[in-house]
Amino acid sequence: MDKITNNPQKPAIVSDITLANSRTNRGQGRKSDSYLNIEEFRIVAERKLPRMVYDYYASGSDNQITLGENVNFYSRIKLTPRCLVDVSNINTKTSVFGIPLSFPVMIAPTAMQKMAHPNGEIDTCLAARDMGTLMTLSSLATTSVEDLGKASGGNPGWFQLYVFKDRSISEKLVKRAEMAGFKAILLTIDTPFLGRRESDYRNEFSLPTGLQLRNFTDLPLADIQGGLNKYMATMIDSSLTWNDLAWLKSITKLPVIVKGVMCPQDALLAVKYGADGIIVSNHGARQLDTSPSTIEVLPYVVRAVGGRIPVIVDGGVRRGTDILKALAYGACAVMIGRPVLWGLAADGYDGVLKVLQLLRDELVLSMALAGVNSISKIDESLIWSSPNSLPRPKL
Ligand SMILES: Cc1cc2nc3c(=O)[nH]c(=O)nc-3n(C[C@H](O)[C@H](O)[C@H](O)COP(=O)(O)O)c2cc1C
Ligand SMILES: CCCCC(=O)C(=O)O
Repeated sequence: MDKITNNPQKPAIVSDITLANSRTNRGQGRKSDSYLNIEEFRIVAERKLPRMVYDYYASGSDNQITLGENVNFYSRIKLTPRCLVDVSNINTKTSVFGIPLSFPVMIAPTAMQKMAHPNGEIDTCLAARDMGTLMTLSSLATTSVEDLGKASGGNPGWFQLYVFKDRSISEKLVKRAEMAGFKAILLTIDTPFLGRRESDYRNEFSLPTGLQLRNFTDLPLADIQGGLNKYMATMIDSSLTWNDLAWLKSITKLPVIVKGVMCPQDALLAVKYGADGIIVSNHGARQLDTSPSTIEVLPYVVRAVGGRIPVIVDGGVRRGTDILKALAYGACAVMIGRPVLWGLAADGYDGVLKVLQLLRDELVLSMALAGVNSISKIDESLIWSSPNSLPRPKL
């Protein structure tokens, strides 16, 4: 249970302006405790990271219309404050696929985290675990499934799968992930080809010296030659169809969750072809530009799925109120991508921990102000514009 108290420790005041005025303070030495929100982490990450790395992490595809929408659409959804409910104790505990979570925020797979911090995926995984949640390791990580398995004491979280043209590579990866203790496979279905992020072309993105995609150290796949788009076009199987879900399910006992559903039609196909869960995701607005924001799509997917399998959403979650909105629309949890990279870049393990703490604390406060004291009490009536909140509600 989280008690809401006034924070007795006055946080250090470090505004964007102080940061901007300080040429020497690039975030180094700043204690994670002093960050007030995710945006402050982003600002510090932008200062600390080499341009090529920051741009790769931050970018969306093409005109980045969807990138803005993922965040902005949340701000257009209104929440209903409810009063005189006992909110002296707020319980954010929940579970997803039988896995207990201290609050409904998990970490989405993001590739190549050692570009943000030397400890990369290991710090992310340990911070997630210490906050009572979990992270998803990307197939294209700079830490191998085995190393993360060891570092986490055999409980590394979930594993994200890309299906390679050489199917045996993916098959082996799934087996290795099972052996290392991963608890679910997230099949990314929105990337037959990589979206075009112009800054990666401008910066001629390549993996910094000394880093490799550690799941493939014995294969040419370990290095990115000729840019990200060429790499993905050469390696990824763009002929994958819904029928291949049966193949994946036949080679693993782990739940298979499809990541990248963006319409009710695909949600129905996911159910039909046996997916164990759905992630409503537009890949952080890095694939089809001008596709809708994910929070816009979520209620349609939830309605189509009708409770048959869990629905998770990612993209643009930056505030506790965003989490509340996603849950009100029927998601069982949200995932975050970039906020974790900003935390990692700013302060490694401590930074990721603080990012998660900030979101948890914001969620607790917004639940209290919306008059809900447990996750199971969150429903669509919290959304101001929903048909359930008619101007003259029945009591
Ligand atoms: C730098 C970066 C790398 C990513 N790498 C992967 C990946 O390897 N596999 C994958 O399925 N999704 C990947 N994604 C998408 C994320 O899993 C997630 O859908 C997205 O980041 C959520 O949006 P947010 O960053 O606004 O929270 C990546 C996203 C970013 C920003
Ligand atoms: C070659 C890395 C691609 C990882 C990815 O999914 C992304 O950047 O969005």
